[in-house]
Amino acid sequence: MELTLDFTTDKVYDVVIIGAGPAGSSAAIYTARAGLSTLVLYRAEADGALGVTQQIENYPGIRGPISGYELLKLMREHAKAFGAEFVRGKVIATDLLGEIKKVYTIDGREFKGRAVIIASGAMERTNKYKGEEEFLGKGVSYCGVCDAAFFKNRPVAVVGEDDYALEETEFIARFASKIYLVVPSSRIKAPPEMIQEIESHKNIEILLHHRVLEIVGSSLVEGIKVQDVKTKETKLLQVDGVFIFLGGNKPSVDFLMNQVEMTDDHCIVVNEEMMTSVPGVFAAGDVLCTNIKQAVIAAADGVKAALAVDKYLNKKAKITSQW
Ligand SMILES: Cc1cc2nc3c(=O)[nH]c(=O)nc-3n(C[C@H](O)[C@H](O)[C@H](O)COP(=O)(O)OP(=O)(O)OC[C@H]3O[C@@H](n4cnc5c(N)ncnc54)[C@H](O)[C@@H]3O)c2cc1C
Repeated sequence: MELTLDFTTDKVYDVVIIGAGPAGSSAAIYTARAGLSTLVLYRAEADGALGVTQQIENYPGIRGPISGYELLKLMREHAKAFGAEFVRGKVIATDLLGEIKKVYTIDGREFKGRAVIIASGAMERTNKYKGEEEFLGKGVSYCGVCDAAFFKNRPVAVVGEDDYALEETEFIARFASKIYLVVPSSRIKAPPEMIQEIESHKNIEILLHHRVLEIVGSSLVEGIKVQDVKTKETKLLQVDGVFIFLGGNKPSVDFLMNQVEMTDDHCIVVNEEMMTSVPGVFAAGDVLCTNIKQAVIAAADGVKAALAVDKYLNKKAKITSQW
């Protein structure tokens, strides 16, 4: 389990796809197979709605049961076989209005594309913890790669419960003297081998089924109050930093910085060809808040967006099927 952060490039891709769930991976199969240079950016390996799904048995052609992550790996391998490149990186900002679209990741890298497909799903958090905003940048962080080094030989808490949180925890463990991994649910939603790896670290203490009550401090973070959901016992963990890696059910669109039209609920608005209000920028999957959230529907959306990108870049009169 290693963060891949060394991939930088000046290349202008035909299409940059944000998200490697069923929508983004299926789009990549079609764009790459159409001969378009394709880069897929994604936040973590077993991430997104399908990535955290334990079992799926209704994806056409895959009788299952199979874990969502295993199904995702098949889709990604399929796209890679046609030449799509997959690169880890959490997208935090974009510049979409020009002819060349720019996409920025949290670790400071810039990627360029002539078209962009937004397929980042709908798993953003809606609620914040007490103290979270007050101490943001004063001990509260959402990025291990950016901030872990500030906590060298110091105790921190990580709040999270999936693959993404574990990968970040692994990275932070290179620096922190002690990590309390606070898991709000009763289990960690990640592949067993990843959980075992985290459990093998002597300086990581896992607190399963604990909810965060408050982040406390004076000018900087000094601790985090947590409660055991079963026993109701509360305790104050004395830490200098709190890293939060949790999901919710809001579309992941902060990086769009209001450049494309959205509904009041932050759902991206697209036309019948999956194009947003910005030419060359398309969207697919749960980020559209379709009323039926299913992997096969997200995948089909991704395919429609990919074919529309082909039409847009190759200035075709109409969308053509791929045979
Ligand atoms: C618990 C659960 C069970 C489910 N069970 C089923 C089922 O049995 N059958 C079924 O068909 N569907 C099921 N679904 C629904 C299905 O998983 C979703 O509809 C589908 O995964 C949506 O696909 P997507 O590609 O739009 O988004 P997601 O699968 O959510 O993928 C989003 C992608 O975007 C990336 N991303 C997000 N933000 C960023 C960012 N800032 N920078 C870079 N990358 C980013 C993520 O890393 C991920 O790769 C289930 C969903 C859940 C939550």
